[in-house]
Amino acid sequence: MSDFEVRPLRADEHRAAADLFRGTLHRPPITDAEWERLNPTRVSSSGLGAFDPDLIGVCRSFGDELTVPGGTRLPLAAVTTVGVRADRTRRGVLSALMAEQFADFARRGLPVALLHASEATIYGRFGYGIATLGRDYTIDRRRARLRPDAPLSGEVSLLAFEEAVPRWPELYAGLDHLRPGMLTRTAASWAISENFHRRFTAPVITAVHHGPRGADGFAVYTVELGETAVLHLTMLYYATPEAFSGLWRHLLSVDLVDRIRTEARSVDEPIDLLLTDPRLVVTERAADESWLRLVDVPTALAAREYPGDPVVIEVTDPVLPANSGRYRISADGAARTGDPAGLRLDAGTLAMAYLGTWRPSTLASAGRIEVRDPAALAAADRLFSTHAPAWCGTFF
Ligand SMILES: CC(=O)SCCNC(=O)CCNC(=O)[C@H](O)C(C)(C)COP(=O)(O)OP(=O)(O)OC[C@H]1O[C@@H](n2cnc3c(N)ncnc32)[C@H](O)[C@@H]1OP(=O)(O)O
Repeated sequence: MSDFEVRPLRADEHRAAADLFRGTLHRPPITDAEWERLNPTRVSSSGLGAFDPDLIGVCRSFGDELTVPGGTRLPLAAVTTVGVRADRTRRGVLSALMAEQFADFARRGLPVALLHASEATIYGRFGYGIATLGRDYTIDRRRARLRPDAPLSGEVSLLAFEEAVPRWPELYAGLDHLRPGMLTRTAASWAISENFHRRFTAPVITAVHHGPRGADGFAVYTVELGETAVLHLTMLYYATPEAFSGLWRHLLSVDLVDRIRTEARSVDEPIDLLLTDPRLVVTERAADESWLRLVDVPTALAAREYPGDPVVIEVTDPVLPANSGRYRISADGAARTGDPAGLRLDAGTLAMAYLGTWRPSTLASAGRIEVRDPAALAAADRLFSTHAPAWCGTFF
């Protein structure tokens, strides 16, 4: 269907685009105060609209950096605000927006794009793959006790919301512990966090842990009172085991709270191991946290580290055909090659392996990788392995 046009949003169209997006999520229009914080004149972001001639679809992105295995930070397009008006869905509007957005990323030299998907069935067809996993869990606070051997030192102090918001970026940047999948975080991502937290009516508290070298972790939470009083832990970052258990010691000590609830935490977060009764940590959901698109496969492949023996893979990418081809991957890096490939996979599957979240052998066992040489599969498992499970930890 071609009776619509896709083009960059003009400055005066961004707010209507934000409202259209909110409508697609069945949420009310953006408020003046929220818009003031997200306005592209304040935080750098770009957007595309589909017009027929009314605005019927939108996708936006802002710049950030993605930490890849080995510690390199790759320029990233953080994709957000994707929606098509309900009376114009399923006629190719999103497909046209995605195609134009990839072309825009290529022009701007952004090798990777990341998003959080509202539904897991939307983005695979565009070459995105599940790149990090997250776990939602609750804890019965009244019964939970820290084990006596939990690593504890340092102090926790509390900041009120207005005092804390301007300090979040510096607290995060000071941690210097980014694992694969984490973002550097720019003004746009902090503005989104601020807007999210301003929706709570109860006070939003930031607890900062201070270790021997200063602030080394922080937690953000709010308590919803009711028949069951729930402490919603909305952000938690830490650089040391002492900061992690120190912040949890604080969270478990907050009075008048029955349950603590948190979402999209890293799957290896050792909260269960900190408690005398690990069963008090109840996993409510463990699922995709973020989706990654390798827009420029050669650049993305060359950016990460690879522990292990060489392998040649063949990548297929019908959406961005320039990525298709064979790549030799080794401890020395990754580059195109004419050598025969031991494994064949599509770009979305490569994105699933890229941050180490999925072992190539797991992907192969699900039919996602064609194995031409079993030795190459074992070698790829080693090459794509990482020291810690990838985790994004930033919602946008
Ligand atoms: C990063 C974020 O912002 S995530 C938020 C995403 N937005 C939303 O969830 C808001 C509500 N949903 C929407 O606005 C729309 O349904 C969208 C944006 C998800 C899809 O827009 P559409 O214009 O309908 O997509 P389009 O017509 O290009 O569909 C392309 C293909 O994807 C399929 N598809 C699209 N959306 C979905 C979906 N939600 N579930 C399953 N399949 C889908 C279509 O069936 C079509 O398949 P086909 O090529 O085999 O025919």
